[in-house]
Amino acid sequence: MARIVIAGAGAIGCFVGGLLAASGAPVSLWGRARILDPIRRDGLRLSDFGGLDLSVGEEWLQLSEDAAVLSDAAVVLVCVKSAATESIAAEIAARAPEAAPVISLQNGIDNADRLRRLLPGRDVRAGMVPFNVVPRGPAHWHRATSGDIVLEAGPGDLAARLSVPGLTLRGSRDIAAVQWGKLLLNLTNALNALSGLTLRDQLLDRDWRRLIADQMAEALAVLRAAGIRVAPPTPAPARLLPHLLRLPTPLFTRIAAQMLTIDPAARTSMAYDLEAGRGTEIDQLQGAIVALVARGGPPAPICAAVAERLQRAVAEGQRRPHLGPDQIRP
Ligand SMILES: NC(=O)C1=CN([C@@H]2O[C@H](COP(=O)(O)OP(=O)(O)OC[C@H]3O[C@@H](n4cnc5c(N)ncnc54)[C@H](OP(=O)(O)O)[C@@H]3O)[C@@H](O)[C@H]2O)C=CC1
Ligand SMILES: CC(C)(CO)C(=O)C(=O)O
Repeated sequence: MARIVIAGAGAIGCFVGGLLAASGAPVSLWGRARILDPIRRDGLRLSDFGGLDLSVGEEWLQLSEDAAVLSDAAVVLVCVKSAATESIAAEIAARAPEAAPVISLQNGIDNADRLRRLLPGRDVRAGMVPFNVVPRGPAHWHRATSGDIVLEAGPGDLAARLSVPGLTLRGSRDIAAVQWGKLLLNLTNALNALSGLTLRDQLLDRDWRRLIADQMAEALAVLRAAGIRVAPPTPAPARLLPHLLRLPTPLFTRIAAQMLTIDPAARTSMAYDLEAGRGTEIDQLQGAIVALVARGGPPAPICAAVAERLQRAVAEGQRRPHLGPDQIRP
């Protein structure tokens, strides 16, 4: 039977795939045994900070460590970290039906283009996942913030077909602006990883917010100079975000309440990668801004310093560095 295949069952893949399966869609989770075995044993549990608590029994999911599951794909959702994009594309090229759309649910700007290059003639779309998903237990994934997934517009109504209770996708004709807007928020991922703090505690600290804001303002100047439009998944427009972040904490907590609608334990995906000793997506995030600077943009010393500090933490095996903002700011 034609299936939705999750290529890379981790935080995003298990959560999105689990919600699709819970709605009755045929879903295959293709991933590692360390992720799939606990699901085989306990079933998949999904929860969120809004009160969702759902068990998806193994009978609702096909679980496989084998890329052969791609041969039944009606749609492929690419949910691996950016470093694995090429190897996943090679498996899709070899095994998935040509008619199956391939959707990147990855952070960063260039994953869909990298997939497109290796999958010529296929319907490849960029997607943007605004929410954060964290592990709560071996087979338990928890959505810690909210928002709808945005999908690059194209033939057929893929966004509507993939929207199910608890998961809404909407189409966009300017996915590049949406992705750059998400990248603006994702610049915080490295600061969160280096701080060792939860996102909420970090956002409640004005010194951290000043560094987050200064880095964001720097990136916005680089993007403006490059003529790149930015549409972040926030109620406030991009140009106001640094100003909001710099407000004194009592005012910030009142005016930017939505930014704090976040599970108290949430940390960014890069914090989990650093802690687990996995590769990070720093080259796709701060690296994208630094690359624009190299092509003649205005300077971005904070983005460069954050990238350098994160790479040092990786090289030195510092998994939860607990740095303060002054130890990072250039
Ligand atoms: N987590 C989050 O809250 C958010 C993440 N994102 C983005 O979504 C994307 C996915 O992130 P996330 O879900 O956190 O990533 P995870 O690392 O949790 O999940 C990806 C999984 O895919 C596995 N994988 C990689 N290559 C293969 C392969 N060839 N065959 C089978 N499995 C494979 C990985 O295993 P291994 O580690 O062994 O390679 C890992 O278990 C990233 O681009 C991220 O930035 C976007 C919004 C929020
Ligand atoms: C936390 C969030 C949603 C934004 O920085 C994210 O994209 C991640 O954890 O990678």
